[in-house]
Amino acid sequence: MGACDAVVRIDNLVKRYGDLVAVDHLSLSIARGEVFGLLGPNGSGKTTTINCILQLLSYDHGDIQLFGEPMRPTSYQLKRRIGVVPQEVAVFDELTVRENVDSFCALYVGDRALRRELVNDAIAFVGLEKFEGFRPKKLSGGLLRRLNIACGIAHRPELIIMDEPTVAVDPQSRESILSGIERLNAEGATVIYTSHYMEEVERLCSRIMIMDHGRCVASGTADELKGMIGTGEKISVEVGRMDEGILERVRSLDHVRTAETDGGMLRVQCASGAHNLADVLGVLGDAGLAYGRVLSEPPTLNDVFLEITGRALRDEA
Ligand SMILES: Nc1ncnc2c1ncn2[C@@H]1O[C@H](COP(=O)(O)OP(=O)(O)OP(=O)(O)O)[C@@H](O)[C@H]1O
Repeated sequence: MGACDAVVRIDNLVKRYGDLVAVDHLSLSIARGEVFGLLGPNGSGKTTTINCILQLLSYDHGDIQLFGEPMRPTSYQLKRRIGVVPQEVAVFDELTVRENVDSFCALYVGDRALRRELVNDAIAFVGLEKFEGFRPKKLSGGLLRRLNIACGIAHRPELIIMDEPTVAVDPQSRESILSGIERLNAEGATVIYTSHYMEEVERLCSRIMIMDHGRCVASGTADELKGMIGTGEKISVEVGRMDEGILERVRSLDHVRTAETDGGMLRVQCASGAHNLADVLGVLGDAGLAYGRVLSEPPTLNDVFLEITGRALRDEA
Protein backbone atom coordinates (compact mmCIF):
# COMPACT_ATOMS: atom_id res chain seq x y z
CA MET A 1 0.00 0.00 0.00
CA GLY A 2 1.50 3.37 -1.00
CA ALA A 3 1.58 6.21 1.52
CA CYS A 4 -1.11 8.08 -0.46
CA ASP A 5 -3.62 5.21 -0.17
CA ALA A 6 -3.38 5.27 3.61
CA VAL A 7 -6.04 7.34 5.32
CA VAL A 8 -4.22 6.94 8.62
CA ARG A 9 -0.58 6.16 9.11
CA ILE A 10 1.08 5.94 12.51
CA ASP A 11 4.81 5.29 12.84
CA ASN A 12 6.37 4.36 16.14
CA LEU A 13 3.99 6.28 18.40
CA VAL A 14 4.99 6.55 22.06
CA LYS A 15 2.84 8.27 24.68
CA ARG A 16 3.80 8.31 28.36
CA TYR A 17 1.86 9.53 31.37
CA GLY A 18 4.72 9.99 33.84
CA ASP A 19 6.26 6.53 34.24
CA LEU A 20 3.36 4.75 32.55
CA VAL A 21 3.87 3.97 28.87
CA ALA A 22 0.28 4.12 27.59
CA VAL A 23 1.23 3.69 23.90
CA ASP A 24 4.43 1.80 23.28
CA HIS A 25 6.01 2.08 19.81
CA LEU A 26 2.78 1.57 17.94
CA SER A 27 2.69 1.58 14.14
CA LEU A 28 -0.31 1.05 11.90
CA SER A 29 -1.68 1.92 8.52
CA ILE A 30 -5.35 2.09 7.56
CA ALA A 31 -6.46 2.07 3.92
CA ARG A 32 -9.42 3.97 2.47
CA GLY A 33 -12.66 2.03 2.91
CA GLU A 34 -11.51 -0.12 5.79
CA VAL A 35 -13.34 -0.60 9.07
CA PHE A 36 -10.32 -0.90 11.31
CA GLY A 37 -10.89 -2.41 14.74
CA LEU A 38 -8.79 -1.52 17.75
CA LEU A 39 -9.55 -4.28 20.22
CA GLY A 40 -8.12 -4.50 23.70
CA PRO A 41 -9.04 -4.71 27.37
CA ASN A 42 -9.68 -1.57 29.41
CA GLY A 43 -6.51 0.45 29.83
CA SER A 44 -4.72 -1.09 26.85
CA GLY A 45 -4.21 2.31 25.19
CA LYS A 46 -7.02 2.53 22.62
CA THR A 47 -8.39 5.94 23.66
CA THR A 48 -4.90 7.36 24.10
CA THR A 49 -4.06 6.27 20.54
CA ILE A 50 -7.25 7.91 19.21
CA ASN A 51 -6.54 11.13 21.11
CA CYS A 52 -3.01 11.22 19.69
CA ILE A 53 -4.37 10.76 16.14
CA LEU A 54 -6.72 13.69 16.77
CA GLN A 55 -3.87 15.75 18.28
CA LEU A 56 -5.89 16.18 21.46
CA LEU A 57 -2.85 14.84 23.30
CA SER A 58 0.78 15.63 22.71
CA TYR A 59 2.99 12.55 22.43
CA ASP A 60 6.57 11.68 23.20
CA HIS A 61 7.62 10.15 19.92
CA GLY A 62 6.31 9.13 16.51
CA ASP A 63 4.71 10.41 13.32
CA ILE A 64 1.06 10.57 12.45
CA GLN A 65 -0.18 11.21 8.91
CA LEU A 66 -3.79 11.55 7.80
CA PHE A 67 -4.75 11.45 4.12
CA GLY A 68 -1.04 11.47 3.29
CA GLU A 69 -0.31 14.70 5.20
CA PRO A 70 1.31 15.23 8.59
CA MET A 71 -1.29 15.73 11.30
CA ARG A 72 -0.64 18.71 13.61
CA PRO A 73 -2.76 20.40 16.28
CA THR A 74 -3.52 23.18 13.78
CA SER A 75 -4.36 20.91 10.81
CA TYR A 76 -7.92 22.23 10.55
CA GLN A 77 -8.28 21.21 6.89
CA LEU A 78 -7.57 17.61 7.91
CA LYS A 79 -9.72 17.77 11.03
CA ARG A 80 -12.82 18.74 9.06
CA ARG A 81 -12.47 15.49 7.10
CA ILE A 82 -12.76 13.50 10.35
CA GLY A 83 -15.86 12.70 12.41
CA VAL A 84 -15.36 11.77 16.04
CA VAL A 85 -17.75 9.87 18.25
CA PRO A 86 -16.09 10.07 21.67
CA GLN A 87 -16.37 7.45 24.39
CA GLU A 88 -18.12 9.85 26.77
CA VAL A 89 -21.33 11.36 25.39
CA ALA A 90 -20.43 14.98 24.62
CA VAL A 91 -23.53 17.04 23.80
CA PHE A 92 -25.03 20.32 25.05
CA ASP A 93 -27.67 19.80 27.77
CA GLU A 94 -29.44 23.07 26.98
CA LEU A 95 -29.95 22.33 23.28
CA THR A 96 -32.49 20.00 21.67
CA VAL A 97 -31.49 16.98 19.62
CA ARG A 98 -31.78 18.97 16.39
CA GLU A 99 -29.94 22.00 17.79
CA ASN A 100 -27.15 19.76 19.04
CA VAL A 101 -26.59 18.10 15.68
CA ASP A 102 -26.82 21.48 13.95
CA SER A 103 -24.25 23.12 16.22
CA PHE A 104 -21.69 20.36 15.61
CA CYS A 105 -22.35 20.42 11.87
CA ALA A 106 -21.99 24.24 11.88
CA LEU A 107 -18.34 23.83 12.93
CA TYR A 108 -17.66 22.62 9.39
CA VAL A 109 -20.59 23.64 7.19
CA GLY A 110 -21.51 27.33 6.92
CA ASP A 111 -24.25 27.11 4.27
CA ARG A 112 -27.59 26.98 6.13
CA ALA A 113 -29.63 25.18 3.48
CA LEU A 114 -27.00 22.49 3.01
CA ARG A 115 -26.68 22.17 6.78
CA ARG A 116 -30.44 21.69 7.22
CA GLU A 117 -30.26 18.81 4.76
CA LEU A 118 -27.22 17.26 6.45
CA VAL A 119 -28.81 17.57 9.91
CA ASN A 120 -32.04 15.95 8.65
CA ASP A 121 -30.03 13.11 7.15
CA ALA A 122 -27.97 12.56 10.32
CA ILE A 123 -31.06 12.53 12.56
CA ALA A 124 -32.80 10.08 10.23
CA PHE A 125 -29.64 8.02 10.02
CA VAL A 126 -29.65 7.31 13.77
CA GLY A 127 -33.46 7.06 13.89
CA LEU A 128 -34.05 10.04 16.20
CA GLU A 129 -36.74 11.79 14.10
CA LYS A 130 -39.35 11.43 16.85
CA PHE A 131 -37.01 12.97 19.40
CA GLU A 132 -35.83 16.04 17.47
CA GLY A 133 -37.28 18.51 19.97
CA PHE A 134 -36.09 16.61 23.08
CA ARG A 135 -33.27 17.81 25.32
CA PRO A 136 -30.58 15.20 26.11
CA LYS A 137 -31.79 14.71 29.71
CA LYS A 138 -35.03 13.19 28.35
CA LEU A 139 -33.20 10.56 26.28
CA SER A 140 -32.31 7.03 27.40
CA GLY A 141 -28.64 5.99 27.40
CA GLY A 142 -28.99 4.28 24.02
CA LEU A 143 -30.70 7.28 22.39
CA LEU A 144 -28.03 9.60 23.82
CA ARG A 145 -25.36 7.46 22.21
CA ARG A 146 -27.22 7.72 18.92
CA LEU A 147 -27.34 11.52 19.30
CA ASN A 148 -23.59 11.47 19.99
CA ILE A 149 -23.11 9.61 16.70
CA ALA A 150 -25.35 12.01 14.73
CA CYS A 151 -23.26 14.94 16.04
CA GLY A 152 -20.05 13.22 14.91
CA ILE A 153 -21.14 12.25 11.40
CA ALA A 154 -23.49 15.03 10.20
CA HIS A 155 -20.79 16.84 8.19
CA ARG A 156 -20.16 13.62 6.18
CA PRO A 157 -16.57 12.96 7.23
CA GLU A 158 -14.35 10.67 5.18
CA LEU A 159 -12.82 9.18 8.32
CA ILE A 160 -15.04 8.31 11.28
CA ILE A 161 -13.48 7.47 14.63
CA MET A 162 -15.75 5.73 17.11
CA ASP A 163 -14.50 5.05 20.60
CA GLU A 164 -16.57 2.29 22.23
CA PRO A 165 -19.91 3.65 20.97
CA THR A 166 -21.96 0.75 22.31
CA VAL A 167 -20.89 0.69 25.96
CA ALA A 168 -23.97 0.45 28.20
CA VAL A 169 -26.61 0.64 25.47
CA ASP A 170 -29.75 -1.48 25.10
CA PRO A 171 -29.74 -4.25 22.46
CA GLN A 172 -31.99 -2.30 20.06
CA SER A 173 -29.73 0.77 20.06
CA ARG A 174 -26.67 -1.46 19.80
CA GLU A 175 -28.07 -3.07 16.65
CA SER A 176 -29.00 0.35 15.24
CA ILE A 177 -25.47 1.63 15.91
CA LEU A 178 -23.76 -1.41 14.38
CA SER A 179 -25.88 -1.46 11.24
CA GLY A 180 -25.42 2.34 10.98
CA ILE A 181 -21.65 1.88 10.92
CA GLU A 182 -22.02 -0.74 8.20
CA ARG A 183 -24.06 1.72 6.13
CA LEU A 184 -21.58 4.58 6.65
CA ASN A 185 -18.81 2.30 5.47
CA ALA A 186 -20.85 1.11 2.48
CA GLU A 187 -21.30 4.80 1.55
CA GLY A 188 -17.52 5.21 1.49
CA ALA A 189 -16.40 6.21 4.98
CA THR A 190 -13.26 4.75 6.48
CA VAL A 191 -13.90 3.81 10.10
CA ILE A 192 -11.76 3.28 13.17
CA TYR A 193 -13.71 1.37 15.78
CA THR A 194 -12.43 0.75 19.29
CA SER A 195 -14.06 -1.79 21.54
CA HIS A 196 -13.49 -4.51 24.04
CA TYR A 197 -16.44 -6.44 22.63
CA MET A 198 -14.86 -8.98 20.32
CA GLU A 199 -18.19 -9.98 18.70
CA GLU A 200 -18.75 -6.42 17.47
CA VAL A 201 -15.24 -6.06 16.16
CA GLU A 202 -15.50 -9.41 14.42
CA ARG A 203 -18.77 -8.43 12.74
CA LEU A 204 -17.75 -4.96 11.62
CA CYS A 205 -14.06 -4.87 11.00
CA SER A 206 -12.16 -5.74 7.84
CA ARG A 207 -8.93 -5.61 9.84
CA ILE A 208 -8.25 -5.82 13.55
CA MET A 209 -5.38 -4.83 15.79
CA ILE A 210 -5.37 -6.35 19.25
CA MET A 211 -3.69 -4.07 21.78
CA ASP A 212 -2.36 -4.79 25.25
CA HIS A 213 -0.25 -2.51 27.44
CA GLY A 214 0.00 0.03 24.62
CA ARG A 215 1.46 -2.45 22.16
CA CYS A 216 0.11 -4.26 19.14
CA VAL A 217 0.01 -7.94 20.15
CA ALA A 218 -1.52 -9.17 16.88
CA SER A 219 -3.12 -7.72 13.75
CA GLY A 220 -4.86 -9.01 10.64
CA THR A 221 -8.32 -10.07 9.52
CA ALA A 222 -10.31 -12.05 12.08
CA ASP A 223 -9.53 -15.26 10.16
CA GLU A 224 -5.83 -14.44 9.95
CA LEU A 225 -5.70 -13.78 13.69
CA LYS A 226 -7.41 -17.07 14.43
CA GLY A 227 -5.04 -18.83 12.05
CA MET A 228 -2.06 -17.54 14.07
CA ILE A 229 -2.93 -19.56 17.14
CA GLY A 230 -2.83 -23.24 17.96
CA THR A 231 -6.33 -23.27 19.44
CA GLY A 232 -9.00 -24.89 17.26
CA GLU A 233 -12.73 -25.41 17.67
CA LYS A 234 -14.70 -26.24 20.80
CA ILE A 235 -16.95 -29.24 20.19
CA SER A 236 -19.99 -30.01 22.35
CA VAL A 237 -22.00 -33.21 21.91
CA GLU A 238 -25.10 -34.26 23.85
CA VAL A 239 -24.22 -37.78 24.96
CA GLY A 240 -26.15 -38.55 28.14
CA ARG A 241 -24.01 -41.10 30.00
CA MET A 242 -20.59 -41.91 28.63
CA ASP A 243 -18.06 -44.32 30.05
CA GLU A 244 -14.47 -43.44 30.84
CA GLY A 245 -13.05 -45.74 28.15
CA ILE A 246 -14.75 -43.79 25.34
CA LEU A 247 -13.69 -40.50 26.91
CA GLU A 248 -10.09 -41.75 26.93
CA ARG A 249 -10.35 -42.64 23.25
CA VAL A 250 -11.56 -39.09 22.47
CA ARG A 251 -8.65 -37.69 24.50
CA SER A 252 -6.16 -39.76 22.55
CA LEU A 253 -7.23 -38.25 19.19
CA ASP A 254 -4.51 -36.27 17.44
CA HIS A 255 -5.74 -32.71 17.92
CA VAL A 256 -7.70 -33.05 21.14
CA ARG A 257 -6.36 -30.93 24.00
CA THR A 258 -9.02 -31.62 26.63
CA ALA A 259 -12.21 -33.67 26.76
CA GLU A 260 -14.65 -33.66 29.70
CA THR A 261 -18.25 -34.57 30.35
CA ASP A 262 -20.52 -32.21 32.19
CA GLY A 263 -24.31 -32.51 32.66
CA GLY A 264 -24.71 -35.03 29.83
CA MET A 265 -22.57 -32.98 27.42
CA LEU A 266 -19.20 -34.04 26.06
CA ARG A 267 -17.00 -30.93 25.73
CA VAL A 268 -13.87 -31.16 23.64
CA GLN A 269 -11.29 -28.40 23.12
CA CYS A 270 -9.21 -29.06 20.02
CA ALA A 271 -5.95 -27.74 18.72
CA SER A 272 -6.23 -26.36 15.19
CA GLY A 273 -6.28 -29.11 12.58
CA ALA A 274 -8.56 -30.67 9.99
CA HIS A 275 -11.40 -33.20 10.58
CA ASN A 276 -11.62 -32.67 14.35
CA LEU A 277 -15.40 -32.91 14.47
CA ALA A 278 -15.49 -35.97 12.21
CA ASP A 279 -12.83 -37.68 14.36
CA VAL A 280 -14.71 -37.05 17.62
CA LEU A 281 -18.03 -38.26 16.17
CA GLY A 282 -16.18 -41.24 14.66
CA VAL A 283 -15.10 -42.39 18.14
CA LEU A 284 -18.67 -42.09 19.43
CA GLY A 285 -20.07 -43.93 16.41
CA ASP A 286 -17.51 -46.76 16.66
CA ALA A 287 -18.47 -47.21 20.32
CA GLY A 288 -22.14 -47.47 19.30
CA LEU A 289 -23.01 -44.42 21.43
CA ALA A 290 -26.19 -42.57 20.47
CA TYR A 291 -25.73 -38.82 20.61
CA GLY A 292 -28.00 -35.78 20.28
CA ARG A 293 -27.17 -32.13 19.55
CA VAL A 294 -23.72 -31.39 18.16
CA LEU A 295 -22.17 -27.92 18.33
CA SER A 296 -18.82 -26.91 16.91
CA GLU A 297 -17.63 -23.40 17.78
CA PRO A 298 -14.64 -21.94 15.92
CA PRO A 299 -11.98 -20.12 17.97
CA THR A 300 -12.81 -16.54 18.92
CA LEU A 301 -10.70 -13.39 19.08
CA ASN A 302 -10.70 -13.94 22.82
CA ASP A 303 -8.89 -17.24 22.21
CA VAL A 304 -6.32 -15.31 20.17
CA PHE A 305 -5.82 -12.81 22.98
CA LEU A 306 -5.78 -15.55 25.61
CA GLU A 307 -3.17 -17.56 23.77
CA ILE A 308 -0.93 -14.55 23.16
CA THR A 309 -1.21 -12.90 26.58
CA GLY A 310 -2.44 -15.64 28.92
CA ARG A 311 -5.44 -13.50 29.90
CA ALA A 312 -9.02 -13.13 28.68
CA LEU A 313 -10.01 -9.93 26.88
CA ARG A 314 -12.82 -9.34 29.31
CA ASP A 315 -10.80 -9.99 32.51
CA GLU A 316 -10.88 -6.31 33.32
CA ALA A 317 -14.04 -5.36 31.47
N1 LIG B 1 -4.75 11.39 31.74
C1 LIG B 1 -4.14 10.30 32.16
N2 LIG B 1 -3.19 10.35 33.13
C2 LIG B 1 -2.55 9.24 33.54
N3 LIG B 1 -2.79 7.98 33.06
C3 LIG B 1 -3.72 7.87 32.10
C4 LIG B 1 -4.45 9.02 31.60
N4 LIG B 1 -5.30 8.57 30.64
C5 LIG B 1 -5.12 7.24 30.55
N5 LIG B 1 -4.17 6.82 31.43
C6 LIG B 1 -3.68 5.44 31.57
O1 LIG B 1 -3.13 5.03 30.32
C7 LIG B 1 -3.46 3.68 30.04
C8 LIG B 1 -4.22 3.58 28.72
O2 LIG B 1 -5.52 4.17 28.89
P1 LIG B 1 -6.57 4.30 27.71
O3 LIG B 1 -7.73 5.09 28.25
O4 LIG B 1 -5.89 4.79 26.50
O5 LIG B 1 -6.97 2.79 27.49
P2 LIG B 1 -8.22 2.19 26.72
O6 LIG B 1 -7.73 0.95 26.05
O7 LIG B 1 -8.87 3.22 25.89
O8 LIG B 1 -9.18 1.78 27.90
P3 LIG B 1 -10.77 1.98 28.07
O9 LIG B 1 -11.37 0.82 27.35
O10 LIG B 1 -10.96 1.91 29.55
O11 LIG B 1 -11.10 3.31 27.48
C9 LIG B 1 -4.25 3.17 31.24
O12 LIG B 1 -3.35 2.52 32.11
C10 LIG B 1 -4.80 4.44 31.86
O13 LIG B 1 -4.97 4.27 33.24
